[in-house]
Amino acid sequence: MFTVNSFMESKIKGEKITMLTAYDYSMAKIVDGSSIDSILVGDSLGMVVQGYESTLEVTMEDMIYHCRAVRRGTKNAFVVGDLPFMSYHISTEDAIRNAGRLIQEGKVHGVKLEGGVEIADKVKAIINAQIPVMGHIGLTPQSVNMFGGFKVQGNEVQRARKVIADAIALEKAGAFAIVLEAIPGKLAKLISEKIAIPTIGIGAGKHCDGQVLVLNDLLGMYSDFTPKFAKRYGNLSREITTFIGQYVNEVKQGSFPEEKHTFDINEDLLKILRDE
Ligand SMILES: Nc1nc(=O)c2c([nH]1)NC[C@@H]1CN(c3ccc(C(=O)N[C@@H](CCC(=O)O)C(=O)O)cc3)CN21
Ligand SMILES: CC(C)C(=O)C(=O)O
Ligand SMILES: [Mg+2]
Repeated sequence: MFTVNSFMESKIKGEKITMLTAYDYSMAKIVDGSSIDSILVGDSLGMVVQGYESTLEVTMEDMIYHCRAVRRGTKNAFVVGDLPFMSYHISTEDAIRNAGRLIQEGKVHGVKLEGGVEIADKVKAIINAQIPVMGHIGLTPQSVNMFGGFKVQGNEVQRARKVIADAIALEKAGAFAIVLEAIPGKLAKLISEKIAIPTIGIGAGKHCDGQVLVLNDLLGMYSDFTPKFAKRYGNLSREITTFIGQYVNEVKQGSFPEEKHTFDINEDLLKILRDE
């Protein structure tokens, strides 16, 4: 079992932390069975599962639904659930209540919030409620309208200083790890050396203490856009299309289903039915 303590232990040992998203039971079971350290039920499900253009529409109810499904398929991985847009922005009370809902109803082991300096108080309050918090800074997708798109962060000196200040604020607040998304690799290296808690990179280079990726991107099962950092290890969309094509052909030709896919009936019973 990978626990909240394993994050820091991995950093100390110099062992890279592996994390992938999953949004449902079947995929979570495969990911969990593949010796992944941690599973993220990301609000990226708004784009990948629900088909929205951003993560902003995702609700607490959506997150709870997917977190519960993922947890049923997980035995070993540490499961983190994203707090969705507007679930922690209004007040600290809201932040604690919604983090608590993800734990209690979504059954996850920890929660992730986007932001640094400006949400450090909320992070502290959630941790005081005994809920482990993962930070997320750099390209925070819930800020897409402020950034003017999904843009790499930290290329100007003020932005880079802000990302460093955010990392330090989250470490001070007690976060157990921080996702660094879409920042220059050398900035991520600097931050990873500066703070004691592990950094989990996505589009932040190889010097982070761990890596996270959207599962559908890795599998080649999402094609609306492909961020530069999303390595495709295969093309599952193409394979699925091939399988479905075979199914369609076989049904049309009558070669599926075969005898072995069909249930038998007792011959005496059949005779009775025929004679009626
Ligand atoms: N499938 C999927 N993968 C992700 O990594 C992901 C999501 N969805 N949804 C939530 C956010 C959105 N993310 C994104 C989306 C687009 C880019 C992108 O197109 N980036 C450009 C650079 C743009 C610029 O800096 O101007 C790139 O080429 O990578 C990056 C991250 C990352 N997250
Ligand atoms: C991209 C990762 C870090 C995320 O927040 C998500 O999948 O929602
Ligand atoms: Mg997210």
